Amino acid sequence: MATVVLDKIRKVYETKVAVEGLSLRIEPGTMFGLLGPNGSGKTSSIRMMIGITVPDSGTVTLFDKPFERDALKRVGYLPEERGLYKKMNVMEQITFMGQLRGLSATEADKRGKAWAERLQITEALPKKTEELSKGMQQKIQFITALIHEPELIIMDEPFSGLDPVNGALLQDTLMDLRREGKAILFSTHRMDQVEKMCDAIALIHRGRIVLEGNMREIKSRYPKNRVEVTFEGDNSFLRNAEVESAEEFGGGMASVKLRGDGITTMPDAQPLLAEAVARGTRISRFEVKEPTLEEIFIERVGGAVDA
Ligand SMILES: Nc1ncnc2c1ncn2[C@@H]1O[C@H](COP(=O)(O)OP(=O)(O)OP(=O)(O)O)[C@@H](O)[C@H]1O
Repeated sequence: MATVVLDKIRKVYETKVAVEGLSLRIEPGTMFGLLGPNGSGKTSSIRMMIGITVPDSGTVTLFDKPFERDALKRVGYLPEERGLYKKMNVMEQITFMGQLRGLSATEADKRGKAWAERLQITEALPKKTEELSKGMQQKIQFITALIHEPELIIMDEPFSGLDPVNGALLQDTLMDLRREGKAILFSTHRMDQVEKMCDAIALIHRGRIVLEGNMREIKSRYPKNRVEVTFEGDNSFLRNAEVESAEEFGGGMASVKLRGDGITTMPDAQPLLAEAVARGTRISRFEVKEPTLEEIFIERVGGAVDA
């Protein structure tokens, strides 16, 4: 079973092609990262996925059936624009949203309180939304998106506006939901988060997917062309012929990019290590690494990174 299948969806706003021929597949128990620079078509794709807008062509399949409104009962959605009823008390709001999604008032109240405890915002429950910080409002909205225990969770930029502690709390919660078998898709500009959390990604640029698939498999396609080294003494080995560029940090640390595209020539870290040793440089760490997702992203979209 696939939770989501998008097949060649396209969206044009007047003359602007926002999404062009976009296809992807999300399985249950998967954390899927939708990446792309500003204006690349992430929100437009998400909106088509849940029927807010209709694709000009292509198909959306949810839970193995062509898109139908009824499927939305099984979907939890956190939109990019955060919005709660300002004057309403938080607990009432959570209960109201739970009831809209088919729960009894008692059940919605019970689940809302349990979620508030899990997200450490119990003290916010009696307050009005307008009295809360942005981060707290976001957590409340997160609860309203999850209260009906959706099988598919779609979050548009869920980490934006959260401090590191709350970001980590949200991250842990999403990882728990994934372990429970939910399919989760989130859009973001934060490569580090995607790298830590996602099983699969789609990188969108100008409305088209430029890279898609399993995270480990994507990374294995790229050569291990980075060396992180910690050393004492002579740094002239960093100018070895195998080195394309080297960046030195404090504490005798350096990050080295090796020559070799992995197709015609393979990067080789060995001559670098040999030269350091020959020059009497003391090496306490020498680690050959695969490129980061951020480097892959920059390579694919030509530096059009906005965050
Ligand atoms: N309702 C609309 N009318 C006209 N153009 C639109 C509309 N919505 C989006 N666009 C355009 O479509 C393109 C894709 O926008 P979209 O919001 O999907 O990008 P995004 O990847 O979510 O961007 P961001 O990271 O900035 O949120 C952009 O050029 C945007 O200006």
